[in-house]
Amino acid sequence: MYYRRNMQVKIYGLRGCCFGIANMILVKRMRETLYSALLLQDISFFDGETVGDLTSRLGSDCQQVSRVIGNDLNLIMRNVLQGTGALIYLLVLSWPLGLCTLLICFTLAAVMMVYGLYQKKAAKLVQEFTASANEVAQETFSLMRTVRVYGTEGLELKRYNHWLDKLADISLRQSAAYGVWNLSFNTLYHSTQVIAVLVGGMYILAGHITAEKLTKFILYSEWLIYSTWWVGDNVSSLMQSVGASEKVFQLMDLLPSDQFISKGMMFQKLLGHIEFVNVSFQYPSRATVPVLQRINLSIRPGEVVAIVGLSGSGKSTLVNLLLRLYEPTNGQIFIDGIPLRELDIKCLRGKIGFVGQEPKLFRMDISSNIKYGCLRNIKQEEIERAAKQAYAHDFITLLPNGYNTLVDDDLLSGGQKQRIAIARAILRDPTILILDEATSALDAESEHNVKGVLRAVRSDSSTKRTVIVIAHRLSTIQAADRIVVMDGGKIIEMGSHSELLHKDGLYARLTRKQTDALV
Ligand SMILES: Nc1ncnc2c1ncn2[C@@H]1O[C@H](COP(=O)(O)OP(=O)(O)OP(=O)(O)O)[C@@H](O)[C@H]1O
Repeated sequence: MYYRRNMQVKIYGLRGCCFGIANMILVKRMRETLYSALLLQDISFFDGETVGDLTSRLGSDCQQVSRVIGNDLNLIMRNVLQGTGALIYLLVLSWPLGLCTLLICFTLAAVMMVYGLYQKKAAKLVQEFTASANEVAQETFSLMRTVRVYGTEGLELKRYNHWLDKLADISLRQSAAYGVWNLSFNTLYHSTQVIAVLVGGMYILAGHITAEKLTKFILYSEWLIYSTWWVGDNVSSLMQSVGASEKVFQLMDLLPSDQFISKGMMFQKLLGHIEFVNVSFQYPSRATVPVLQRINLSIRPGEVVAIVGLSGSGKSTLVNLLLRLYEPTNGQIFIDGIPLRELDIKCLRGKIGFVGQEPKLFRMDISSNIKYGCLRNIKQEEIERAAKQAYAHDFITLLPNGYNTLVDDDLLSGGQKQRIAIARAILRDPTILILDEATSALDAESEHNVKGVLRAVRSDSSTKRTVIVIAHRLSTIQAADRIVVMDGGKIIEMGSHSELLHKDGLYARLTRKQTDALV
């Protein structure tokens, strides 16, 4: 007896261990698959999703799904087997009594199905509300400085509480449903016993079964009902996992962006000839608002082109299309005469250096931040040379650990981050360099940084680069060969600084405004 129980404990332990391992492998695989599916989505996908929501899917949702095999599935299997065994024995003992018990079990199963479906729906809501609460928390923490300065801690707490209240409400409903489910079980369980005693008693009096058989019957019917209850309980938590997993599986099933599927044309060398032919565009999230309209622009290899215009005129969008972050709605972009869509995107991006308006840094040391995304082997001297060209070397050497200083987005000033981003772009030795000058308060420093890079490009005749600079300070672009003026998604003027001043259009007006502001 002792030996059997000991064996049983060991087998339970082994089963628990195996399911634990399977569980761990499942969660790991799910997270890997989901993360890689998300990484390969179009940029427009991220316009419609929030960071908090996606991290919630990767975190708690994947964990929830793993309960399917770690807990529920093995218990369901065990209880189904136990219940089937008990049912066969009951039918053998007395088939009319067995059928009565089976009928009660079916009723229990029906209630269980309704309860399971409710749990599935509730679980989906719980996931959504949890994701929304996460989103609020993540937004608040990342904008903590703004929250502090504007004293909106109470407001943020209210926003967070709104989702917590919704979560509490749904949990309350789940508890009530659990109560109803338990009540149904108890009623049906006791009905079985009453039926067994009443009908069984009559059968004994009629001499169809013995008292011993009836006792066995009551014990086994209890076993069957309890197995049904356990199956029901586990199915309902399985349904919760299924509810939670729906969005996870939907995201996992997303096909990667076309850019990663189609094999584009590889090339060794790029001249840097860029051509926009009749390009129109609207963002998928605002499909009715045209952002670019019939853009025609040809940029020669080695030319420095500045794009200017009022805020919202579509300058950054033009660059987004060139970087193939979005596809034009109409028209085509050609690089060296080849349609952008036909070029291998990785190969192309390897030849483009891009510095955004407000560059973000990764939580790694400065050297790693500068060589980020560079596929070739980079020597420390190359990193330092790029940093010198970007006017970043001096402030980096003043940091506690120089190039090995661990930085993140908060440690450096906006201008310093921009200089590191410029060094990162220069290190790639790009054929096409795109600089989006900052619009914010770091204008003066940003202007100085961008001007420095333009000067370097001009003086370095060995490396021919096509440069596109989006400039807000018009003094930045005096080094440009050509100035393109945009307004309302269209190119309205084009020419050199003096030609445009002579034309007395938008450019001349903007220049006058900026000069007046300086006086
Ligand atoms: N991801 C996006 N989804 C939807 N609309 C967008 C998106 N990005 C920009 N827009 C809209 O497209 C228009 C052009 O924006 P864009 O950023 O290209 O202007 P810009 O000229 O670069 O402005 P700024 O000088 O302020 O940087 C704006 O009306 C903007 O609201």
